[in-house]
Amino acid sequence: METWVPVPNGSGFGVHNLPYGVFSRRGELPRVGVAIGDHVLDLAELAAAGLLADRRWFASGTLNAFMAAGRAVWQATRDRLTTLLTDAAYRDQVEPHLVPLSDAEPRLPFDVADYVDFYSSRDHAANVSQIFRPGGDPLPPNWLHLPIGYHGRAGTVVLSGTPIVRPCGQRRGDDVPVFGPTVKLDVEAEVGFVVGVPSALGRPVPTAGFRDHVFGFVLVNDWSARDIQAWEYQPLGPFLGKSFATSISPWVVPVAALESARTGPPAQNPEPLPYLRTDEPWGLEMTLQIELNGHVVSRPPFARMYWTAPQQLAHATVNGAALRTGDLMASGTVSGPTRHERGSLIELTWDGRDPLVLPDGQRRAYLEDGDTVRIQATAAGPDGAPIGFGEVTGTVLPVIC
Ligand SMILES: O=C(O)/C=C/C(=O)CC(=O)CC(=O)O
Ligand SMILES: [Ca+2]
Ligand SMILES: [Mg+2]
Repeated sequence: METWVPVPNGSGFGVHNLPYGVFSRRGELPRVGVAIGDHVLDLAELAAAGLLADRRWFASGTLNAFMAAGRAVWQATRDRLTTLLTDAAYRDQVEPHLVPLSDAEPRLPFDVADYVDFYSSRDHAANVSQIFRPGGDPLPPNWLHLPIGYHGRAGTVVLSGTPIVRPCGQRRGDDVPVFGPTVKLDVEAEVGFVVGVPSALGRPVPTAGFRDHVFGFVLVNDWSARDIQAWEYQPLGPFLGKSFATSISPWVVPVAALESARTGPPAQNPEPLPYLRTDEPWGLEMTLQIELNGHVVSRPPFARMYWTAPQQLAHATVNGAALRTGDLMASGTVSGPTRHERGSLIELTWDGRDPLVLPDGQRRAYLEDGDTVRIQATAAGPDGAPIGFGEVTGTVLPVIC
C-alpha cells in the first residue's frame, strides 16, 4: 500500500499510521487533521469539499465528538482516508487540503475527562520500591494481582511543548518539613490510551470491550517531584508531587494502526482473576526514547509491560465506574531491565547517587531549570513500516516560591 503523498524515508507518519490531532493555522479556527509524512490533512476542509461522508466531526477544536462516534465510524473514516491517500485518482482533489506540518500549530487533541495513571512495568516498580522503601519487598503484595493505579489531575494535562514551571511544595526536613521549589524534578516516560465511547455506570467493561471503547494511544510524560511525592504519598498515593503537569503528544495513534505491533506480554504468574484475562495478546512491540537536552539517555521497551491496556481498562471499571469520552489512562513508567532502558531519572541516577554524565560533560541527578526533555516512540507497523507517535517535549522554567 503506497501513498501518493511524499513521505520522507523513516517517517513514522506513513499511510499505515494516520494519527489524528487538532491543529490551527494562523488566523483560523482549530480543526481536526491527520498527519501524513511532513503534512497534516485538513479533515474539516476535506469534509466541506464533500470528500468525507460526515461533516459533523472535524470542524472542531477537539477530537471528542469523533472519538464518541464509535468504532464503526472510526473504521469507515480510516478506510476512506486510506483510499483518498493511496488512489492517485483523488490526488487533485485532496492535495489542496494538505498543510505543511511547519504551518500547523498543534492543539491539545482532546478534552481530557479523567486521568488515571497505572504502575504496570515490573522493572520500574522493583526499582522504585528499592529506592523509596529500601529493604522492603521488591513488589507490593497486590502488584501481581491487579494493575495498581491512582487518579491524577485531568485539568493539568497539557500539550507537548508547554513549559513546565518547577513546582513548590513540602519535602521532608531534619526536624520539620522544608518548603520550597522541588530539588528532585523528574520525568516518567509513558504511553496512554484515550477512551472514545463512554460506558454506563454500574456496568464493568470487560477486556474484550477494549476495541469498542478505546480510540487510540498517545505519549505521556508524567512529570514528578520526587521529594514532594516521597513526603506526601503514604497512605493515599501521589498528590501534589505529580498533579502540577502531565504532558501528552499531539497525535493520537488509532488502535487500528497498532495491529502489527501486538505481541505476547510477559507471562503472568499467578494467573490473574477471570475479569483480568484476555483472549488476545495486547503487549505492544514499541520502543520509547528519552532525550535530555538533545542527548539520548534511555530507550525503554514497551513490550515488557506486565499489565496490558485492556487489563487496565477492565480493572478501572470492574467496580462499575463509568467511562467518559476523553478519559486518559497512562501505562505507568516504562522501564526495562538494563540501566539504559529506565523510564525516569530517579531510576537512571538511582535517586541522584549515580548521576548521568551527558556527552557535553554536564552532570544531572534531576532536572535543572532550562533543561528540555523529549520523549519519542515508534511501534512496529506492517512490513516493518514504523508507526510513529511523534514526540512529547517540555522545558523546565524556574519558580520563586
Ligand atoms: O512506588 C512508589 O512509591 C512510586 C511509584 C511512582 O512514582 C510511579 C508512578 O507514578 C506510577 C508509574 O508511572 O509507574
Ligand atoms: Ca507515572
Ligand atoms: Mg503528572
